[in-house]
Amino acid sequence: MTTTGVPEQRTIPVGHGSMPRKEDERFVRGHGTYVDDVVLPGMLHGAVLRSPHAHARLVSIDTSAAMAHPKVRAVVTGQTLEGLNLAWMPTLSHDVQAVLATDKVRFQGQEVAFVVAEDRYAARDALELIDVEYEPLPPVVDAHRALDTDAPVIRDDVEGRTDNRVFDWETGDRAATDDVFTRADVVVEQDMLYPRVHPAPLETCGAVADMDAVTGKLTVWTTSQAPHAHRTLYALVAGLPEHKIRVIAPDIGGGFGNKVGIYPGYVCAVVGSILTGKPVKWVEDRSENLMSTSFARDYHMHGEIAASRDGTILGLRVRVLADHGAFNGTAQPSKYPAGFFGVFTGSYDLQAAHCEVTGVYTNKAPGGVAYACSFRITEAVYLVERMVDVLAHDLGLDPARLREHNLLRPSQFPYRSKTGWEYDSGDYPRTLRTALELAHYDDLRAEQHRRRDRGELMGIGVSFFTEAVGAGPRKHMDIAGLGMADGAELRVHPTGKAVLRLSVQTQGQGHETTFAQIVAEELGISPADVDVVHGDTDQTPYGLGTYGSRSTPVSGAATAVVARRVRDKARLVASAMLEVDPGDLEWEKGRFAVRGDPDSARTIAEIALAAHSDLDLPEGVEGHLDASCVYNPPNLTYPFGAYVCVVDVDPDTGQVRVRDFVAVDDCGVRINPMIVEGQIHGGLADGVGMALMQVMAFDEDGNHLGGSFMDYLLPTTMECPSWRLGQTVTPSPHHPIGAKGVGESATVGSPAAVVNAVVDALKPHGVRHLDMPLTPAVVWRAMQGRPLRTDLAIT
Ligand code: PCD
Ligand SMILES: [Cu+]
Repeated sequence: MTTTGVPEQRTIPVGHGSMPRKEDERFVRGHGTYVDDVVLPGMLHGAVLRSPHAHARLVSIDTSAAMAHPKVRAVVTGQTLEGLNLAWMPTLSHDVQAVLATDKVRFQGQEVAFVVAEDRYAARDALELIDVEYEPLPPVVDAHRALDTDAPVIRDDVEGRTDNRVFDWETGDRAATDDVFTRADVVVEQDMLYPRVHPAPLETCGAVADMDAVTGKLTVWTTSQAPHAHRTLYALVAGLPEHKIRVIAPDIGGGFGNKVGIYPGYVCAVVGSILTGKPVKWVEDRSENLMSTSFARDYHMHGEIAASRDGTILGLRVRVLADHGAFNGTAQPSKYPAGFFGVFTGSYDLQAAHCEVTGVYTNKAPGGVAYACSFRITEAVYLVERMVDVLAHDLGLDPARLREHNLLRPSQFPYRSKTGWEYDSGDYPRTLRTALELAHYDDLRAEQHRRRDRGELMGIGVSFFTEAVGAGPRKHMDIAGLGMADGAELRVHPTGKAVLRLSVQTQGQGHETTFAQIVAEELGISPADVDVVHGDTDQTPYGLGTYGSRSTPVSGAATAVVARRVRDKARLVASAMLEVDPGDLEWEKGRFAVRGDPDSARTIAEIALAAHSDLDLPEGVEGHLDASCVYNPPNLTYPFGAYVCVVDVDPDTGQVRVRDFVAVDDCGVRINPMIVEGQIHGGLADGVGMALMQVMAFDEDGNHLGGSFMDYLLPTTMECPSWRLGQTVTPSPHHPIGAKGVGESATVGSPAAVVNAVVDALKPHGVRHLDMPLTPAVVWRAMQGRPLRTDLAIT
């Protein structure tokens, strides 16, 4: 294990390391409580009427027949909302989004009306009784078309707007990069698309809103990855005081970025409850989730690499057209309209880099959420890892050796990238070596050689990634104006049992276990004795929630800090108990003892009881054993990893089979290695899904072609090999326990490995690049020399 010499850092003891998840006792017995399990007395049910058109003017809406339905209690339209000043809501990216359409509909599936009825079926039936007259307008489906001067203007709600441009953003040094490119022996370029994909969590989005007319308090049970941020936004939108709003995120059936934003349906449920005086439940179905809640990616990229003839990478130049859909609803720190795409220089030591990103509106659902990507790092990693393979292809070099040659060296850390990011720690060559050894890379190349002679298509793909997770230093990072720091509160009860209150929100990652483990490690008590409370704004300290793999880097650090504060306080109490100077006490294995007298040891439980007793407490200790903290991370953490993917392609059908996949991740100190491995397994499956099966495609009219799991495919064990994992451990030097985030790593790193493997397999057919997803049709057409565009049903 590498240690970067931070004295406070220790690893979590193995005994607690891979402990089974505490929350699983409830999940495997079917005792989880999800939003749809919430049932309140007198509760009504809401349903959303959605636009069949991608782009149309709203001429009229007649709700009278729906209102006449015997079970209908209310029908809400954009007009109703205009009266309440709620027709538009702010997005997380300083844009506005229609809650219910008033002037136009701008994507297929957009929310047009909301029915509240006595049961879910009646609400859905009544949707069909609403009569909407639309005047269809030409839709903009292709991101490139959006910039044409004669393209229809989608956002004519914004005064003075005459085009579909959302933003222009650049990073890096243009002049220095151009200079490197003019001097380079070799320049290779490639267009590539990271298609629009969907987080597709098992549980769809929903809310139960309960406005108590007597107390004026609004309670919202909701699928939220960020309960506190949601509450602040509700307060701002509805003009309600924050303490009169309680957001509860109960068990969440997967988030993957899909539950970061606030959707119109949530706001409609709140309005429904205000209008009817009853609790209102709204839960979307699968098609609604796939069509209208946040998509991810949709980056049209052009990459160029400048290199010397021996394969030394000198510079990287990138242009991106980012399709943001009809409203700019991406979730990422305000300063970064293209998320952390600026990390596109990846894991390599180069001289200069520059990138330009232009965001455009199209007639598609809004989103651009960080679906397991820490704000567009997935796109950045995919780009650079494909480009390195294209370079290897053109120079006739081995892609693994080319990476080895260009990787950052351990002595370069902390490393300041050419676009201004400070990578905290890393030993990249060792991680790549470990992966290549595990995969038996040289043997694989020999096997590939033999198979190629027999006409078989076997491919080996390598990828190396660096992620930047744990947003963020609040000075540089905020979402919707809220600084990205998170609170933690820890209280040890008189009997030595503890309760930890967190602002982050687990969606299946196992926080109830891992955060208890951090406290256990710091205080020497059992994780079973630490209860983790989260997901309820009335019960937890403020913070920005869980996404961008920030819980461990930010709240994990907050937890260690708060536990150390409790320990410091315990030292003072113990000094009073033992009548010695605090400096004469030693902390070992969860106890304080007088130096040289182990028999005098007092455990945290004994100290906690004393802190609540009639003991004379020393100066500065008011009694009780608790502490709180707000953690503002000094930097992001930079996990990294090396992946090797082996595929076989059926030459007759184009079907790709992933035969083997080796993943060596370095996320610093692992709190619970078993959970970390589970996170990696999930992310690798995500990567295989995106690389081989998934795209949210549209036809020329803007019809969404992936509205069910029959069309939008999820990977199962059938498509996945038995993952083979390895690890290296390079602690983060600034994190109190040396941990880095890991939740998104495998989703970030794996698509490039799979695509690189398939393109490698198709080398005998002269294929140099192919856009995801590499479905049998795409692969087969490529073998015929007729590439197929995957994001539009236009060939
Ligand atoms: N070093 C280390 C790290 C980590 N860990 C662990 O692992 C986990 C994770 O973590 P992180 O990395 O910190 O992360 P978080 O924050 O917690 O989470 C988040 C993530 O997570 C992941 N994973 C998962 N899983 C599950 N089951 N589910 C879900 O939903 C999910 N999602 C996904 C996503 S997408 Mo975004 O939202 O898109 O941005 S972001 C994300 C947790 O439990 C922890 O504690 C450990 O142990 N160690
Ligand atoms: Cu992400």
